[in-house]
Amino acid sequence: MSTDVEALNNPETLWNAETVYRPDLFKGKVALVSGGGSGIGRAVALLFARLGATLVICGRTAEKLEKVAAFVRGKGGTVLVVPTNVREPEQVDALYQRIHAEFGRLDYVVNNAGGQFPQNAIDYAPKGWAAVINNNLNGSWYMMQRAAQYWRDVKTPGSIVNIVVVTERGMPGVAHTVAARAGIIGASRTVAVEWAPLGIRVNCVAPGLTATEGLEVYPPEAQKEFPLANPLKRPGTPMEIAESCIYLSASSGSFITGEVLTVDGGGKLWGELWTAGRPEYYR
Ligand SMILES: CCCCC/C=C/C(=O)SCCNC(=O)CCNC(=O)[C@H](O)C(C)(C)COP(=O)(O)OP(=O)(O)OC[C@H]1O[C@@H](n2cnc3c(N)ncnc32)[C@H](O)[C@@H]1OP(=O)(O)O
Ligand SMILES: NC(=O)C1=CN([C@@H]2O[C@H](COP(=O)(O)OP(=O)(O)OC[C@H]3O[C@@H](n4cnc5c(N)ncnc54)[C@H](OP(=O)(O)O)[C@@H]3O)[C@@H](O)[C@H]2O)C=CC1
Repeated sequence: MSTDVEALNNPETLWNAETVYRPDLFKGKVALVSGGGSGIGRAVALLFARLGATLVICGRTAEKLEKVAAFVRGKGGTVLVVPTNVREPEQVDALYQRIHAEFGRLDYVVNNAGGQFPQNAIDYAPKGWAAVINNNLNGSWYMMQRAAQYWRDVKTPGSIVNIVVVTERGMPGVAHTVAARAGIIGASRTVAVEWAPLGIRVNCVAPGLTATEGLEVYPPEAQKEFPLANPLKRPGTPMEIAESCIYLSASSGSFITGEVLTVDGGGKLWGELWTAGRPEYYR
């Protein structure tokens, strides 16, 4: 792929990138972004901070989070780093308690932490299937359920955006993650109704192929064909995904709940994504 992944993920570039949103959009608000230390999560976190939000970022690796936090603090922003494994409900609970202790409020959650490995489904080991389900279905669920409990208890409204994948046509090589994310989409549609009386909106963003360092886990033969993923013949940028998360979180999304916003350059309509390489049969 000829796309300059490093440049598109550079914090300074992201901070200065053009945005349609006004600088003080989130003044006085608190936003939590999981997986905020890299890729899409970092782009979302930086955009929230740029637009005036107090930022909370979590993920498993403290160093990555601290780097993002140092950058935002250097720009005058306020950031809380809480290293958290979203697969561990006790850690998720501690995260929300910490946010309440520090700021006494929370307004937005972007539930972005996740990942998988490419392999033909027929070869998945039970441990591999379980790891991906645990990360992307259970972990995402713990994060969204705990957010809802928080807002119910403090009696304030809130918005959740779950980052998923495009599930409509499946995705060869990552059946485990498609299964997990379809579960989150189904749960989101369901709780969008259950939690509406609490003033909680729940939506999903489904990015298509997006230029982040996370793509390095895909084999070179798969990467070579990435431009065939959609009619625009390019990967999306982390900034494009970040702006869609802001759209759903801010008042622009106030009448939207239970929805999946697909941001994939039309990949749902045309394109192929063989994440573990194209099998001979389909050549
Ligand atoms: C191409 C476009 C696709 C569009 C859709 C999505 C794109 C993206 O999401 S981009 C990138 C996002 N980031 C990542 O995916 C991060 C990288 N992935 C991971 O960190 C892992 O996949 C993880 C989620 C499985 C990590 O969980 P963890 O519990 O740490 O897993 P372990 O490394 O301990 O492995 C557990 C178990 O899983 C099996 N396994 C892991 N890696 C592979 C592999 N490369 N191939 C086959 N099987 C794998 C294996 O069974 C492991 O057990 P052991 O063999 O005992 O280690
Ligand atoms: N890039 C793409 O083409 C697409 C990406 N996505 C999804 O978007 C999200 C972000 O991916 P992307 O930015 O590309 O890749 P990254 O690998 O850069 O981002 C994944 C982030 O999630 C964090 N994370 C993973 N597992 C856990 C966990 N158990 N607990 C807490 N944090 C965790 C990682 O941090 P750490 O390892 O330190 O915990 C990392 O910061 C993922 O859910 C991904 O599957 C969806 C469609 C397409």
